[in-house]
Amino acid sequence: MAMMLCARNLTLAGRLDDVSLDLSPGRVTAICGPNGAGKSSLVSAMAGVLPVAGALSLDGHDLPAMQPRERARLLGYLPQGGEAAWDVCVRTLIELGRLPWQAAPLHRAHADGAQDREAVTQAIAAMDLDHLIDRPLSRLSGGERARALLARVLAGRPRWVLADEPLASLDLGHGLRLLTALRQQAVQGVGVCLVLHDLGMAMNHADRVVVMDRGRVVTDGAPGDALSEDVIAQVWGVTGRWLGPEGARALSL
Ligand SMILES: Nc1ncnc2c1ncn2[C@@H]1O[C@H](COP(=O)(O)OP(=O)(O)OP(=O)(O)O)[C@@H](O)[C@H]1O
Repeated sequence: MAMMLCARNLTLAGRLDDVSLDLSPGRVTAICGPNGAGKSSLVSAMAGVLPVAGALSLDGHDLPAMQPRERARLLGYLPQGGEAAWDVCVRTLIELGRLPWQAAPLHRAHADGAQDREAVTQAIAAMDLDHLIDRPLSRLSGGERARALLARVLAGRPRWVLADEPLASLDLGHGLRLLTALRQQAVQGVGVCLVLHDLGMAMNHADRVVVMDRGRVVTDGAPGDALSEDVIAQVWGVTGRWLGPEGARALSL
């Protein structure tokens, strides 16, 4: 059975107002909406980080009841503007992504075994971090740090990746690279759910777009429908026109 991520009637006063959503794996879903719409609240609730009223399940299992380690194996979460707790080097940070898979996580902080090494190596390559692996996090640029934090999530090889504005501090090339890496994950059956502010990126790279406003889902569907010019006018209060062919659209304001 597909590993569906299901949210039912998620509610948190002032932040989420009865949000229900079924997300399918193997697809890239973008969550869009203006500041304060509830995007981060929704994604952190789905990641199990923000307690809310309502129900959440993964593959039919109640998410809040799951052991944290089991949940960490299944679901990788990249918070908005994420910071690392310690000033370790990039390689160590990424190896920490393997922790949920280790038999005695408190005793073995280093990646061990062929599978761990392969997952770490792939994550380093996917985020273009080979030349930075020995650098302490405190000596990285904001975008480099963001890539390292995402590489840690990828190293855990979760079945779901939830990322809150992963493109926020990335340059154009690394932003595209990140989307390509996440698309590869989706092709391999991973569920990908991203908060995106860049509507062009959502339009061209997502399979499905969920638009939120004031704690509620306003539209949900194929990017062209969910992000129509009418919706953009209504939700963002901006008059824009989509130009260019499908898959390479740009919003002209
Ligand atoms: N810790 C908090 N306590 C109380 N209210 C909060 C808290 N964090 C956010 N909010 C409020 O909840 C609402 C939704 O916030 P949320 O961060 O989910 O929005 P968002 O869509 O992710 O916004 P942005 O695009 O600005 O990141 C906003 O009205 C915000 O002011």
